[in-house]
Order: sequence, then C-alpha cells, then structure tokens
Amino acid sequence: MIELSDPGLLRDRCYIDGAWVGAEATMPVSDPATGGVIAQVPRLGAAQTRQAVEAAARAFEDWRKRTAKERAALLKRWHALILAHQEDLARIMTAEQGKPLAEARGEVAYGASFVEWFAEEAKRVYGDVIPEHLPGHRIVVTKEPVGVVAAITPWNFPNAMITRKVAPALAAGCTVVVKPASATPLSALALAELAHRAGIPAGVLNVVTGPAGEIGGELTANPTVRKLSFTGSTEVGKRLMAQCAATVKKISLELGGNAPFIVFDDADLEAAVEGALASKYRNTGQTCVCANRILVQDGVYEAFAERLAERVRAMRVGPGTEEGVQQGPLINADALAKVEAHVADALAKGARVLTGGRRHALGGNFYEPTVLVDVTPEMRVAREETFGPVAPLFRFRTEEEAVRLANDTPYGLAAYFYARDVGRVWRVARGLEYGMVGINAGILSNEVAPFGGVKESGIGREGSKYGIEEFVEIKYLCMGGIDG
Ligand SMILES: NC(=O)C1=CN([C@@H]2O[C@H](COP(=O)(O)OP(=O)(O)OC[C@H]3O[C@@H](n4cnc5c(N)ncnc54)[C@H](O)[C@@H]3O)[C@@H](O)[C@H]2O)C=CC1
Ligand SMILES: O=C(O)[C@H](O)CS(=O)(=O)O
Repeated sequence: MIELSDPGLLRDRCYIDGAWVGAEATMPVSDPATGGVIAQVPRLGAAQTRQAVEAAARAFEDWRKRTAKERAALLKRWHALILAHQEDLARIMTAEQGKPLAEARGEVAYGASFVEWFAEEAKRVYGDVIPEHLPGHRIVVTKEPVGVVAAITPWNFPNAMITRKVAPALAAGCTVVVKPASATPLSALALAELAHRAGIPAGVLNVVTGPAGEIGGELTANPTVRKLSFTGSTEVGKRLMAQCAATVKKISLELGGNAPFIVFDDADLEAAVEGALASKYRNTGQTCVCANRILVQDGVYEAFAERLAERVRAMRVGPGTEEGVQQGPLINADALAKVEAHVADALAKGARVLTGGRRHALGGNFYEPTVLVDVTPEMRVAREETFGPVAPLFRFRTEEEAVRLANDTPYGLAAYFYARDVGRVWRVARGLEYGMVGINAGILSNEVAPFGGVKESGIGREGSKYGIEEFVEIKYLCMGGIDG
C-alpha cells in the first residue's frame, strides 16, 4: 500500500476525454523492490486508443484557438499542483519504479520544471515578416500547432518524460495521447489527475494503458495523429519510425545511448570521481545519459580506479522508501539478467572486479554497485548499453585514441570528459560525435538546454527554446495585389 496524503492521486483507470475509463481486463503494476503487485490498470486496446485520438482531435479545435496566455495560465496551474503534491508523486514513483525517494522527489521537481518552462515559452512562438520578393507582395511566416500528438514514454523517468513531451505540446496548442511504460503507468495517471484539477480541458491530455504493440500500432497508423514523440530504446524507436512513415508523421526520438566518460591526465581527479558517481549511478545506472564506458588516461588510471571503487563500495543499497538509500533495485528481472550477462562477459574476457560484480544480498532485483577494470573494446559493455550500476574502466594513452574510442559506437546521445587544458577542451568537444557533451560536469539534464542525440540516439530536441519547435509547423503566407 502506498502511503499518500492525497489518495485521490492513485488512479487505476485511464484518462480519456476528461473521464476515468476502466476495463474488465487489467495489467498488474509491481514494486521492483519487493515484486509485489501494487495496482492494476486497464488493459485498453486499439478501439479505446482510437477513442482517445478522436477526443484529442475534438479538443484540438478549441485548444489551438486559446491564446498562448490562456494556455500558459493553465500550465502554470498544473505546475503549481505538481509541486504542491511533490511528496505523493515521489512516493507513487518510488513504488512503481524503485528509485530512492530523494531521487524521486528530484525527478518530480525536474518534471515540473518543464511545465513551468513551456508555460513561459508558449508566449514566444514567434513568426517572421520577410522583405517581399516582388512589388505589391507581403511575405509572412507563422507557426501553427502540429495537431494531435502521440507520446510514448519509458519507465526510467515516469514523471519527467511525460511532462518533457506534454508541456511543450500543450504550450504550442497541440493535444496529446500518452502511452506510458507498462511498468510505470501510475505516475502518468497521477499527472493526468492534476491536469484535470488544473482545469486543462477534456480531451487535451489523454492517458491510455495496455499492450504497447497494439496501442502503438493504432497511434502510429491513425492519420489523425500528426506527431509522434518517443523516448525509449533505439530498437523500438526504429520500429515506430517505420510505422509512422505510412502517414508521414512528424517525429521526435530520444533513444538509447553509450556515453563515454573520459578522464584525461590533466583532470581534477576528485571532480572526475564525483562526476563519474553522479553520471554512472543516477537512477541505479538506468538513464540513457549514464556514463556507459569510462575511459581513463594511463597516467591516472590506477589512482582514479581506486578512488572511484572506494566511493562505490560505500554506497547504500536498498528499497527506495528507506531514507538514505542511494541505489534502488533494477526495474525487473530482465534488467538484472542483462547486467549480470555484461559483467560475466567482461570477466570472461579478462576484466577484473574492483568492487561489486554480483547480485546484492537483498536478492530480488538488487545488484551491487560495481567497478570493473582492465576492460577492453571487445567486451559487450563497450558496445551495448548496460543500463545498470556497472562502471567499466578502459585505459587509453593519447587524446586522439580517446576520441576515436569514444566515437566508436552507433550511438551519439551524451558524452563527458574531464580536462583542464583549454586547447584540449576545445579540441575534444569538437571531436566528439554526440548531441550533448558534459565538460567537467557529470549531469547535463535540465529544462533550459536542448536534450537529444545524433546518429542512432535519436532525432530532435526536448526542453530549451528548441523543444517547442517539435510541436509546431511553419506556414508561409504569400500575399499579392497589395498595392492595388
Ligand atoms: N534516450 C532516452 O531518453 C531513453 C532510452 N531508453 C532506452 O530504452 C531501454 C529500456 O527502456 P524501456 O522503457 O524498456 O524501452 P522500450 O523501448 O522497451 O520502451 C519504451 C516505451 O515504448 C513502449 N513500447 C515498447 N515496444 C513498443 C511497440 N512495439 N510499439 C509501441 N510502443 C512500444 C514501451 O511500452 C514504453 O512505453 C534502454 O535500452 C534505454 O537505453 C530508455 C529510457 C530513456
Ligand atoms: O530517459 C532518460 O534517461 C532521460 O532522458 C535522462 S534525463 O533527461 O533524466 O537525464
């Protein structure tokens, strides 16, 4: 049972056209720390998804005509309600996703920051007036909401990945159908409850739960849906991108990563250790921007490895509801199996464990935070996203070798490096093929900067002044006969 000050936030029905919709068929929601079932949510299918799309289409006609100021005011009320219920939203998140309460509270504030940011950006969707190309003409460029948006989101940030899509969409004048991850629907439904309380009109925001393939199939095929915004694995992103081709939808994809974290010999080593801890072990290593490969220059390899292992060894592992816990469980048994397979493969090919390297004594989905050394590019941890609390340390000699190793992946989401030589900083920043680069910084996620990747890590950007552009279309007006 989740202890809430406001039990009304725990919704076990879907939110369609301003109403709470149940179904005979349901799907369980489990607590990753205990494996126990904490709720059942409706198992809706294509028919109900179509109803949600139709509701969003009806609502779009009025919502797009609201002034930006009106939409901003409603988003600000939603923002205030999210913050007012931060503790309950955090408890719901920890119950379904497992992250420590402190991190969950942080994610709610992070998620709310997107609502606040795009409430402000709503009023700055500017167009252009262009000097005419012919006498008696006028050229005007306007930006209009793209229409009905489908948002499909992952389990690792069950609150912020919803608001990072819904807030700019609503700010731009679009309406949205959200399909949250089946593992973590409760956070999305709680956000819908608060949007309802904020007075966001029926049909503007809809949340459907059920089999991903069936719901996604409807969302990607339905011609009324004009935009898909997806966050999740590259594999699923490619599939959805292909499914959207038939109706030429506008798409944004935030996909997988394989972030290099490079420590040069001129780095501030203590700062680099702090940055590696923050980047690698945030959300128990389950973020797409986590350091996935740690590349350390020869001269500082042993010192960095020992210091990092010492700090990791001291981390407290446990259920996210226990205050002071720093590492929660992995989301499920499959995630645990992937982490174990990566570690076993590395050890079989010559890596060594400095700390961790096995399931935690708590059992279940808990794994010991781990540091591996003597890791080489032939190992799976070099090529695949581990998505768990494992720091594999690679050794390199030269700056050129570090950049080449870092870029040797189909992914291009986030990269990090620690150095103090100004020439090196500019050379390496330019040489890295990534959408985001942390320089002497291990955390780069916020609402003001453009979040997104290149190569097989995605298309488009979220957050920042760029994020709202994903939800508008440019219309160009060419007016003749002006001078009579
Ligand atoms: N770039 C990013 O921000 C993120 C990337 N990921 C990547 O995703 C993986 C694990 O996260 P998951 O949530 O399990 O990813 P996933 O790609 O399996 O699921 C993401 C969302 O897509 C839905 N989905 C899955 N198959 C679908 C289909 N055929 N049609 C429509 N929807 C479908 C899921 O229900 C979920 O809502 C990791 O590899 C990680 O790298 C995860 C979270 C964020
Ligand atoms: O899904 C994720 O991993 C998030 O995009 C990472 S972050 O924005 O919360 O850093």
